[in-house]
Amino acid sequence: MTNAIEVRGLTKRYGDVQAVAGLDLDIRQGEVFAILGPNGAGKSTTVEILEGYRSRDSGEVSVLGVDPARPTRQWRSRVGIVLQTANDAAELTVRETVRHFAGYYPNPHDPDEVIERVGLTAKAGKRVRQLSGGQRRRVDVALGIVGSPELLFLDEPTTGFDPEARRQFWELIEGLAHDGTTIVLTTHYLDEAEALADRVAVVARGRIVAEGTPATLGGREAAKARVTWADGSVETDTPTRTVLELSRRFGGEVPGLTVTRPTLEDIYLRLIEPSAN
Ligand SMILES: Nc1ncnc2c1ncn2[C@@H]1O[C@H](COP(=O)(O)OP(=O)(O)OP(=O)(O)O)[C@@H](O)[C@H]1O
Repeated sequence: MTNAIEVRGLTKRYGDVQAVAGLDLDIRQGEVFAILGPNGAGKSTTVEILEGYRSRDSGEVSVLGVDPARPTRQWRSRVGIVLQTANDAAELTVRETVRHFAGYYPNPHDPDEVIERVGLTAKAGKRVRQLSGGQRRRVDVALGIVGSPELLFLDEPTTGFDPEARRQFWELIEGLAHDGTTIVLTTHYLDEAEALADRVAVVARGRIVAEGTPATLGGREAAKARVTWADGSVETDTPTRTVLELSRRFGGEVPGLTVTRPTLEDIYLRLIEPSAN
């Protein structure tokens, strides 16, 4: 399978701060890839370099076969971007804004379909200025997808969304992924990464410290299970055996029984501990 993105040995320094410190990354065509990591880890810097909006100090970068340090107009039209901060043409209506942006692209989607897809049909005639924060964010997403990009970058896309809007947004992303769009998203929501991503990478101190599917990241699938009951708790590789023993001891139902494995968040927090790598 072809890679949509290939990065080797990427570095970027701002004065004393080594924001990106030798980062390698492969993102396959058609996959949803989530980049996780604490504040200041180097995620936005990396993504902005991939988008062609920030220069790098060293390393090899290929995005849809092009070096983003030398972007062409044609390449730009294949890449959709949803930035962290909204670029508001606040006096225009939602429909005018989306139509306006559609005009920049050679093969845009129908603006009204895009507005429908982001759930703003009822607000299409409203000025962007009059929308709530979460609704404006949906306008940003609409502008990111109106050019029918092959590759879509989403930087913390659901910050400020209410739970229902997040679920709707997830469905939108699943639909785009289903249509074959490669999607790269940064997020601080581990449940979002788990719901959407085929693979995730954890960035800490400018490097990737772990990479894998949400189910297997950091050895998650092999991690011990915790069996807890009314008056006890153990960590074990063989939770079924533990439950059978408990059942025998209690003569049937085990009071207060739960069996849990580490969540993606548990694994993530372990991975970003300074002592972990
Ligand atoms: N334009 C800049 N000038 C100087 N330092 C910068 C600049 N942009 C980022 N940095 C620094 O580089 C480091 C990485 O920042 P970056 O924004 O890439 O992190 P991030 O992982 O995206 O964080 P967040 O989760 O908070 O968005 C930080 O220490 C930040 O302060």
